[in-house]
Formats: sequence, C-alpha cells, structure tokens
Amino acid sequence: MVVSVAGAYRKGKSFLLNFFLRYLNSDGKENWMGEPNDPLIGFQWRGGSERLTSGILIWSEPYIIRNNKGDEVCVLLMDTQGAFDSQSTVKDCATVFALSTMLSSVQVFNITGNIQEDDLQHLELFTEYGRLALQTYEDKPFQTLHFLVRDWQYPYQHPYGAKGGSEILAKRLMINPKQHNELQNLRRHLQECFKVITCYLMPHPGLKVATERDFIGKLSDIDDEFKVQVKSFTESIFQSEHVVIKNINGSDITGKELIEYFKAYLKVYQGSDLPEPKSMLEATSEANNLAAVATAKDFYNKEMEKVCGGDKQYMKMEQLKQEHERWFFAAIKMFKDTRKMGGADFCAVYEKRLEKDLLEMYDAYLKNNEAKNVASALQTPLVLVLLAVVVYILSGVFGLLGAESIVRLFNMGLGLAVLLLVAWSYSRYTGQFRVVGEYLDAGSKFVCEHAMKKVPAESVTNLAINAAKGAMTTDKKRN
Ligand SMILES: Nc1nc2c(ncn2[C@@H]2O[C@H](COP(=O)(O)OP(=O)(O)OP(=O)(O)O)[C@@H](O)[C@H]2O)c(=O)[nH]1
Ligand SMILES: [Mg+2]
Repeated sequence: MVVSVAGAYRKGKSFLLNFFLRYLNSDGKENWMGEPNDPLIGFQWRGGSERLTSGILIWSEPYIIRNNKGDEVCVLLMDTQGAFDSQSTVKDCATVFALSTMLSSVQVFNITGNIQEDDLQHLELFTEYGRLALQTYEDKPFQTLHFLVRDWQYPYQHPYGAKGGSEILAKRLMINPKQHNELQNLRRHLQECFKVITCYLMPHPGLKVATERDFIGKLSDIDDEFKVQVKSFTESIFQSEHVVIKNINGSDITGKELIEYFKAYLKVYQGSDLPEPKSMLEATSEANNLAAVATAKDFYNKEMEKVCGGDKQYMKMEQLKQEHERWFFAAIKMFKDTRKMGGADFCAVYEKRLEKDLLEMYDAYLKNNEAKNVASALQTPLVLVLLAVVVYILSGVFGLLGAESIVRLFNMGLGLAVLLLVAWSYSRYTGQFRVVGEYLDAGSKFVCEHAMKKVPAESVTNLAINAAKGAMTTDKKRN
C-alpha cells in the first residue's frame, strides 16, 4: 500500500504525513498521537511562505499492517513537491502529481478551504497526464483518491470529517444534464480515473500552527478539534477495511516490482513521446492561433481553387504568381485581423507557420498548373519523335553518301528512340514502371532546357557533316 499526499505547496502535506508516521510507529497503541510537548518529526516540514519539499520522497522504513483478510501488507509513505510554486512549470507540477498518483494506491489530494472548480480542473489535467503515460490500463487506472479539505470553515453546513466530506463531494461531483458539457466531462473523467473517491473535511489547526515561527508541532499548541480529526482521518486511512494494496493492471504489486514500475514511468516522462502540459492561457492561445491559421489557409485555398483548381484550364505562370500574391497577402491579413490571445511574439510564430504553409500550397498549385500544360505533357514524346525524325533523315543522308557504318549506327539510334517512345507510352498509360517514365521526362526536360538552347543550329550541322566526311573516308579505305 502506497499512501501519497499531493497538492499545492505550503499546505501542510509533510506535516500531515508525520502524523501517519506516528501512527505507524505506535504498534497499535490507543494513545498513538503522543505526548503534548513532543515535537513533530519525520518528513521535513516548516512554517513560512517558501516551498520546502522537492521531488518525490518515500519514507525509508516500510511498515507492516493487516488488511481485512488478515494478510500482512507493507505500507510506504510518499511525500511530494507542492504544486504551483513560482519555480515549477506546469509540466513539473503535472509530472510530480501524475507520478505520485500512478505509484500510490491511496492519493490524498490536499486542498484548502473548499473543493473549487479550479482544484478539479488541475486534478483532471494531472491525472490525464498520468493516464497518458500508462500504455495499457483497466477501465479505471487509479485506485483511491481522498480529497482532504484543510481549514474547513463551514461546519455548521457540513460537519468536519468523513460525513461532511461525503456530503460536499456528492454536491461537487454531481453530474446533471443542465450543466455545461465541460463541467460534465470533467466530472466523468475523474470518476473514470479513480476506483474510489472520498472527501474529508479538516478544521483549522489554530493560529499557533499557522502563524507562529517557533511552532515545532507540539500537540499542546494545536487546536483540539484538529487533533480529533487528524486522529480519526489517520486511523481511517490505515483501518483494515480501507487498506488498498497497490494494484497495476489487475495484479497486486510487491515492493520490488514497485521500483521497476517507478523506473519505467520515469523513463516515459523523460522521453519525448508525451505532449507537454500547458498552462490554461498557453493552451488557449495556441488553440486560438491554430484556428486562425486554419481559417486563413482555408480562405487561400478556396480563392486559388476558383482561379486554378483541378477543373480549370492551364494558366500562364506569371498570371498564377500574381493571383498567389494577391490571396497570400489577403490570407495573412485575415490572420492578423483575427482576435487572438497570447500577444504579438506568440502570434508571430504562427504567422510564420502560416506563411510557410501557404507557400507549400502555392507550390502544389504550380505543379498542378504545369501538369495541365499540353506542351509540357507532350514534351517527352515530341522530343523522342523529333529525335527519331532527325536520326532517320541523317541515316538517309549518310545512306546517299554511302557511309554504311554511320547508317547502321543511326538505324540503331532510330530503333532506340522508337523503343523509348513505346516504353514511355506504356508507363504513362498503364501506370507501371513509373520510374522509367519519370527518367525519360527528366531527360527530355533537360534536353529542352539545355541542349536546344545552348548548342547553336549550325554547329550541329557542321558536326554532322564532319562526322559524315570522316565516315566516308573510313568506308572508302575499307573498300
Ligand atoms: N492553515 C493550516 N496550516 C497548516 C495545516 N497543517 C499544517 N499547517 C502549517 O503549514 C505550514 C507548512 O507545512 P508543510 O507540511 O511544510 O507544508 P507542505 O505542504 O509540505 O509544503 P511544501 O513542502 O513546501 O509543499 C506549517 O507551518 C504547518 O504548521 C492546516 O491544516 N492548516
Ligand atoms: Mg512538504
């Protein structure tokens, strides 16, 4: 059984755990609360406004108690770093809370004053972060959750202790169809995460506890009502019927296994697979900005579709560029004009992302437009046919001149050109051997772009005549 106490910083978590320690150390003595002047020792605690506990601490001594079946159960106590101090990020707080919830069988959620909606929202965020790290889990991944409400001020409405606690809990977790969906979902989420949820209302411990610098935890300085309730709460946690053995995926866990789970869970949180929990403002700003980016992209897309969508004719590249610029700047303006949270710097990141996305879309439109160009679609067969015609003419010319070897060479070239044309057509119309088609397209594009432009027509003719002369002399010599 692992009992953890978690919640906001400076709210008496470590202080409470030391009463648990006293109880467990007392060997079942009736008067386990101790002498009136004994200082409270164990987990480090102190007054003041600055945070104390950091990380997750497990008391070095395990205790043995019995459950209602009479089995011996080992108890471990876990103290945790308080949430919401000025040094911890949302991720730090969520990780500590999630880890302690995943590793404990009894989680005491220590809150002050009342069960407020923001307490529930934080609990939801933190437990969801825990649930996310568990790859497989049963329907309810966590075991017992106790809301421990400190400094309860309304005992005339709901009495201190478990009874008042269950009354207030029923009110706070009640789901009714008139509630907003958000509130209903939160409550459902919590019910789905924990097998048992209870609440305990604790009185204020008295001004000496809360405000005196020299308070060292003496019982004589603590209000009687608080002592009564701490005693009853502690005893109820370890009462044999309430002993909860740590269970993961249906099996009870031993101390040794717990360490292995601890290591495995830590690894999950050290990895980069989990999303980063964010503050409410950050998450909302991100959602605002993402929505504005999506709307602006949608707008650009719709306008460009009207101009050069799939069912539109090929248009001149220059004109397409002009249309792109027009709608690109309109989309950016639309993004800028949308009201968003997060401030200028935050929004600038999303504006950059929008610009990048729009340019990628433009690139796709360019390619699509290019594909509609008949000339470019027929470029490869035209080049190949031209090649075949040129080779055919040259072979005829060389035939007249009697240069048989050159003619043979050109005939082979002619055969090759026809073969390539057949291969290209086959690949284009059947969709098979697409690599062949792509290579031929790239080759003909290269020829069109470079060879045709750079090599002047006369030099090609001269080259052909010189080659013919050379071939004739070799043929004559051979004859
Ligand atoms: N008002 C009030 N103060 C309490 C209660 N219990 C303990 N304290 C006082 O709260 C102060 C902080 O106690 P800690 O146990 O160190 O608090 P913590 O929650 O562990 O704090 P961190 O480790 O910093 O997160 C001490 O001065 C306690 O005397 C309580 O029920 N109500
Ligand atoms: Mg502490």
